[in-house]
Amino acid sequence: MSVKAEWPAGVGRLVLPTVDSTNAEAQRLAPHVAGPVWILAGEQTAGRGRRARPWASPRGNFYATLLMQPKEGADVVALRSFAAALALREAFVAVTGLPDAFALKWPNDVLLNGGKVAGILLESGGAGQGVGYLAIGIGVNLIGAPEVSAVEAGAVPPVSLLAETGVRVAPEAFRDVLAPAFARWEAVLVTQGFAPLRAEWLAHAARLGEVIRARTGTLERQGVFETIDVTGALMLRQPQGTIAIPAADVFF
Ligand SMILES: O=C(O)CCCC[C@@H]1SC[C@@H]2NC(=O)N[C@@H]21
Repeated sequence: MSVKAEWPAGVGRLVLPTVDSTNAEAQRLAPHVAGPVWILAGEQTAGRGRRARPWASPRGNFYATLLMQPKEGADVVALRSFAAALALREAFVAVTGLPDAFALKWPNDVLLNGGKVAGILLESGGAGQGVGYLAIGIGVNLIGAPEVSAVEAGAVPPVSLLAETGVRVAPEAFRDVLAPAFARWEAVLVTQGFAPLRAEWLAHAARLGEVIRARTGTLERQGVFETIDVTGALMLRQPQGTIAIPAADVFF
């Protein structure tokens, strides 16, 4: 793997051999840093996924959080999950040279040959009005993936980059491709808004135009995945009409 890209100006780097969770570390660090910083860990002892699921974090895979201090309100801040997904896809394509192998699953997973290779967990907090800090946590199955039996029934199977493509990338090398890619999408979001990200995300969306199931709590709705709207919500066409779903787990 020899993909060179400039590290983004003004962005810090922190590497920890082991940590409970890079998102938890970002939360602890937030009051003490003024600018963005990538926190990378060799392993996590309490990695967390969306909806409070554990995220198995043995050495060799990628566990990182970008801690940042966004200026906008919560709605715009949340759109960074799309910037992160697009950056992840670009990083994967850069290290593998396989543009057609990767797809984006709403709201923020990256699929490789139809299996989940990466997940994103956004967390925010801070005192006062607005969003004090944003932690964009990213987990990538670089060399290994959990057993299918370890994930929710019906979820897409986890896969690793190594097993699917034969490409072996070290976590720091992957970070050095991902961080510049994220910085580019961050700049587009800040200067041009969500529209270019939305268009690019839709160009790589998994199961667009197909029947999917969206589960929110105990409510499961089936319909055609029409698009995402200008807020990033999933637009699901049902016999009664199209509904906007701001948050859900999607099953194929
Ligand atoms: O459920 C998901 O798909 C999101 C998984 C996010 C995992 C990453 S690993 C780095 C960061 N630290 C955590 O504890 N979680 C995120």
